[in-house]
Amino acid sequence: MRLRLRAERRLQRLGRIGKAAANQTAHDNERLLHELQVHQIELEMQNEDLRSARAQLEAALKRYTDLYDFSPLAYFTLDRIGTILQTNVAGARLLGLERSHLGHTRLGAFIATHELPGLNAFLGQVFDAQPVPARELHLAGDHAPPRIVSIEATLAPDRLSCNTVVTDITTLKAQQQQLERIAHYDLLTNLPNRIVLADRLQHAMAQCQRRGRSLAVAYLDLDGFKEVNDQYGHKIGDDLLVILAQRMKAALREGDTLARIGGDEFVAVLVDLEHLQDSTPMLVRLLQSASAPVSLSGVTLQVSASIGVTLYPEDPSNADHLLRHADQAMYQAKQAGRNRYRLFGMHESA
Ligand SMILES: Nc1nc2c(ncn2[C@@H]2O[C@H](COP(=O)(O)OP(=O)(O)OP(=O)(O)O)[C@@H](O)[C@H]2O)c(=O)[nH]1
Repeated sequence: MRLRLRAERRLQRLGRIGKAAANQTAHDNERLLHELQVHQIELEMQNEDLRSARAQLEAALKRYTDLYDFSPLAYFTLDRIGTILQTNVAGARLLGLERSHLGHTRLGAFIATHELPGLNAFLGQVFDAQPVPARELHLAGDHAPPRIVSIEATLAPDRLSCNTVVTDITTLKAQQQQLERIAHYDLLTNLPNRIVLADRLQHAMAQCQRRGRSLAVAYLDLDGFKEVNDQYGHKIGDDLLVILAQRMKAALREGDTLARIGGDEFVAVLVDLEHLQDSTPMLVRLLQSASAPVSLSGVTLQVSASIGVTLYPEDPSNADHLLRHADQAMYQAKQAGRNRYRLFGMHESA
């Protein structure tokens, strides 16, 4: 009805209605003509409205298409078996191909082989309309460098395809690993830090109980290290720490742990010992590797180490107390003249 009123108004404006309205007694044909004119204008206006609605729709579609292609996230429309029905620019770029070359390729062709069952299971859940958490996948196509991605998907209303967002998390993963490393490893020597030591020690103690074996906690502090810093500078001191750390680690067996817990302080956990004497070769090798001369920047440096040792479960303490007892024994080794080891609660030394 509103359209009719608008059409009549427009006809009035065109001046055609004036004549029809003025002649109240005009012939039916004239009224019919008038009706026809109004209908024609109605139609024209409907067409205009349609054209305008269509233009708005096209503009909206263009906006969404632009956003779709502008997005840094990769979008894929997939069918149940992972065929790529549609993707945006970022999606094609992620796979290292032009969009026109992707026609009906399967996403699985770009996934590490061992993860294909995982991708299929993921799609199965999506198409069964089950809630599916984001899944991590490794991209390993021939056309792009390997990436780690996170994939999320929702089933399209027609249930024949799913809309998938694939986020490249390679950099994030590398940063996480780096943070993980910083949190658990000493940056200078690459040895485990105090946190990892505590974890490994707990684990090793539990294993001792299960296997009826012993372990040794060896607390090691370098002798005369400050003098190296004072005489040759901090950088040379750093280099010496790195070399000694490598040597001392090499003096242990696989399965033993060497951690750096402070400036020139280290702790070794020697596992799977049947007798106290089983730890002797490793302790002697630790002393030897700490005291062997090191050539650095044209100078020969030599320090040594004092080690305090306690044995678990012979020393039936918790992890903290084992470390404290080994530290006390190390202090006794220093007092006794350095470059030696001392057992906690005993007077044996090498
Ligand atoms: N180059 C370097 N030096 C460090 C680092 N961390 C701590 N230090 C230094 O290491 C030294 C450790 O002190 P001490 O253990 O008392 O030195 P020391 O000469 O070995 O003394 P004793 O143990 O009594 O023989 C200090 O001079 C610290 O400044 C590091 O990361 N790099």
